[in-house]
Amino acid sequence: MLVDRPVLKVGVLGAGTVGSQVVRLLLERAEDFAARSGARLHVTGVAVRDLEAPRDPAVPRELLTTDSTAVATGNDLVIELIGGIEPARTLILAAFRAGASVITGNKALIAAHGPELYAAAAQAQVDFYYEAAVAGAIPVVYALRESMAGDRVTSVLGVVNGTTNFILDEMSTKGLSFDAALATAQQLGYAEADPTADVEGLDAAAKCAIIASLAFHTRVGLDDVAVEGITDVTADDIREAHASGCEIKLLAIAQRRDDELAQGVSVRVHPALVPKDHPLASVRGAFNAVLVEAEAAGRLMFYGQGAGGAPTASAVLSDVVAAAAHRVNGGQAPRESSYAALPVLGLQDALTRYQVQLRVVDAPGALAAVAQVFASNQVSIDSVRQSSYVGGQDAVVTIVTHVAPVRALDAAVRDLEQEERVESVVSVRRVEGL
Ligand SMILES: NC(=O)C1=CN([C@@H]2O[C@H](COP(=O)(O)OP(=O)(O)OC[C@H]3O[C@@H](n4cnc5c(N)ncnc54)[C@H](O)[C@@H]3O)[C@@H](O)[C@H]2O)C=CC1
Ligand SMILES: N[C@@H](CC=O)C(=O)O
Ligand code: NA
Repeated sequence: MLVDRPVLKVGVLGAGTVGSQVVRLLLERAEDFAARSGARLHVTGVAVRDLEAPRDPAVPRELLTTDSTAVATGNDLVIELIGGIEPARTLILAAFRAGASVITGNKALIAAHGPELYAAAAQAQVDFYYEAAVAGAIPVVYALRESMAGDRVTSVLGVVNGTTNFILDEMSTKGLSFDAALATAQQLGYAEADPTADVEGLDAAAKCAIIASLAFHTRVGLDDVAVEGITDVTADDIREAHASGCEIKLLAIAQRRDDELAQGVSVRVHPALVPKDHPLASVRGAFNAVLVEAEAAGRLMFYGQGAGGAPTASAVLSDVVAAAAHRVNGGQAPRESSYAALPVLGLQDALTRYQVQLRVVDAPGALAAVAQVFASNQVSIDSVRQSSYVGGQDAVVTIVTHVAPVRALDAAVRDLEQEERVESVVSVRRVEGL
């Protein structure tokens, strides 16, 4: 027993999927945490809404309390795992004022109120850590904030929502319905309390805002992210994607543009086609993966469990050990770094590729006319495939472009709709990772 170590009081707010695993591990691995942090971590209370609600038996009944304010203000370290904006925000601010360091997994709160929380932590001279907020167990916050501090990040591309990746994977590999796959994701503890945050892309958007803020040293909030979720993705879309040699993934994309046409950062979340041989295409189930490109390092890839109680608790506890060690040895968590203050660009300035399916008149000159439309909009073509004859005089042609601004790609699609040898624009899909 490491009885000579100082004692730090730890309070936990919320004992749901993640909170219960954090408490379990804090109690089961007390000796390890004392050795690693230099302090014995004494869990004084676990705030819950309902004392009688069913929960993991590893959370001792005698630790439970409904007095969340007392837990927030009566401890050295406060772990917030309630989720949502209020009362989480008020409780965290109260914890800072009471001199506690705070660890949270609450991406929704950070994306909405990050600067306020950073300022409050700085004023109180305490730590504010949130590794669990982005990509669960994967140490991506640490990587962007600390490992990449010596480099210039140019883009981050990731699968950062376990629930939607699980749903798309179940639809793709088992032919499960959207609703059945979502219900399983909820049972497995991947989904948010309100799963519309997952399926409508808002959870990934919050993570994308945090990623961009860290990567580009710029304040990026939830409202800066262009978001589209997966509720419109159908079994037919997935079949079409397979026919093109792709999977559909919900991607979070943070790019830095520094060219003659645009300077700033663009942030977006949407489903996209990803070629099957790209590393992100093979991210299965609730796993997440994050690809970081930086000027000196080149490409880095992070992969692991992005959701679920124990994997997320692992990220929370890494922060707990760091915050506890600071209490014992001195030192502080990195503060907000927003010195670059880059402009946040709109979706029109994002760079992507389109796969466009056209029904065209099957006659000499039709393809040349289509190519001319792309050329006149400064969009270069990567590949053209005549995918099927649809009878009579028409053919379906599938065109994949090179990277271009959304503005130029959309203008090309509008012009194609007016081109007389194009009968119709059948589909327009975004492609990433070519
Ligand atoms: N479940 C996951 O895989 C991951 C979750 N997170 C984040 O971790 C946080 C917690 O998530 P989960 O554990 O999944 O949620 P959960 O819904 O399972 O647990 C939250 C618990 O907090 C309780 N609660 C709500 N208001 C309260 C209050 N005022 N006082 C005391 N307790 C209160 C609820 O009754 C519930 O038991 C959220 O911010 C979530 O976004 C982050 C990464 C992964
Ligand atoms: N609901 C989230 C949980 C982790 O952040 C997800 O599905 O990824
Ligand atoms: Na993480």
